Amino acid sequence: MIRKALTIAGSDSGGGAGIEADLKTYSAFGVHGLVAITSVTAQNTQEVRAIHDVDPEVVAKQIEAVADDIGVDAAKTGMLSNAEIIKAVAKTVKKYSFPLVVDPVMIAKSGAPLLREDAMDALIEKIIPLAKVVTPNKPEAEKLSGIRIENLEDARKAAKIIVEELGAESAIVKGGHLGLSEAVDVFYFNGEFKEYRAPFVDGCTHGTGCSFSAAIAANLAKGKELEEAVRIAKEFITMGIYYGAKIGYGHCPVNQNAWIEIPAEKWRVYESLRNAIKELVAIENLPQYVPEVGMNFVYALPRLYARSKDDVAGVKGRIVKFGSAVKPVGGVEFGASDHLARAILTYMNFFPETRSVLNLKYSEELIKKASNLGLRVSFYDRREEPEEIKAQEGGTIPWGIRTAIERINGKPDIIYHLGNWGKEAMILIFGETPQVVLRKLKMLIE
Ligand SMILES: Nc1ncnc2c1ncn2[C@@H]1O[C@H](COP(=O)(O)OP(=O)(O)OP(=O)(O)O)[C@@H](O)[C@H]1O
Ligand SMILES: Cc1ncc(COP(=O)(O)O)c(N)n1
Repeated sequence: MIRKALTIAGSDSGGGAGIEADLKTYSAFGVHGLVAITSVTAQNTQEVRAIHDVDPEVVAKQIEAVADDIGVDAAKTGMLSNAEIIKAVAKTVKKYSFPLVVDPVMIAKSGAPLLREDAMDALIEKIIPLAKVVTPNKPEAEKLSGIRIENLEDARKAAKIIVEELGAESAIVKGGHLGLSEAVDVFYFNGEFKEYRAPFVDGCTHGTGCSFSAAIAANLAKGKELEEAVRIAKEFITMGIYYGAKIGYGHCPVNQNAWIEIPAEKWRVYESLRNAIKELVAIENLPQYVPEVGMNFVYALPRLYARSKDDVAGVKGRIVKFGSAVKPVGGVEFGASDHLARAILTYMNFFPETRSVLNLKYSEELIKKASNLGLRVSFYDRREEPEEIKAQEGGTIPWGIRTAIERINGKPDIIYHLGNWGKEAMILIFGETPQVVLRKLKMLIE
């Protein structure tokens, strides 16, 4: 069985906000998305160039068409544009009993008005009283409540007014515009206040309000209690902002896919690396190439999601010589590698598709063989490391990888360094996937 959630909102041709953001959010939560388009906007990350409102009757018909046949488990409203559309939406949703999340969209992040000035009264009178929850940002909450909001205390007052005076069942005054160090949303429900907090992140915020309210609707559609739906929506939006892709020249859009893509990619990385390690340890003459400090084999998440060592999987405790064989000390884990994680993260800044690397004990013979086989080889010399980088904790490897790539002005299959006092000489083999790294390794040592 699949749950169905409806969005009654405007279309954003840039795919960042509106209907498009809502549908992506519904998909991320495994809910079937239904739409009633209120307005078509010609929009990108910088501006709204045109707005064409849909006939209010056609808006109503869209809602009826899907509600009568498919059924609606929960719905949200976004851009409603004008008073006639607002009245048509209110009249139509009243005929059904699904919970309604109202995102009182008024102005786009780029500054364009998305609700006519003369439609404010209709929004307050007709739509707000139908809401299970209203999700205004600071300026929207100010308009609805009629009070200025400067701090959390004001946000609480506004939320209470929206519920007790305007008739919504609950309200969340969002903290995206409050200028605090945390993004704090104030929730008023059943006569009680609750706060949802997340670190303020430097990311992509076009479509945050749309995606947040859609996430609440999706979770209500799945049968979650309201407070739980809001908690999940908050986690979802924080992730979506943090992992937003920097597209366009204006406000880049939230990445709703992060919610499902990260866990899915983690599983792919984990599976692929585990299989490659099984193959690796079966290579007969491998022990002689294991460095004194041990070997590791790592695989990073796709570039958009690879931000720190915790986004790189490796072998816990490394791979070591064990009698006449080699043995992984622990299992494959994210965050298990430090050195190789830094190496691959730096390499990926140049070549995002190359996500895997393995280290071998240095031998001059292997380097010669690699060149003869047509592999591209580069190196760095720790003695050339600038003093200011030496002073920086963890700076050597990124500097070295950068230096080696710049040296050949291309994409090396292999980067080696000859070591220094207390640092063992090492060969690193890079590839798009662990399987590609294994193939290069086998060419070299078999
Ligand atoms: N930079 C940020 N870091 C973390 N959370 C944020 C950030 N900006 C907004 N949020 C959160 O995102 C959600 C949406 O809030 P926001 O106030 O941005 O909505 P909005 O202004 O209605 O969005 P939109 O402009 O897309 O309509 C809230 O939970 C808010 O706390
Ligand atoms: C169709 C439509 N609906 C809603 C928004 C608000 O989103 P944002 O404030 O992030 O621009 C928008 N820009 N366009």
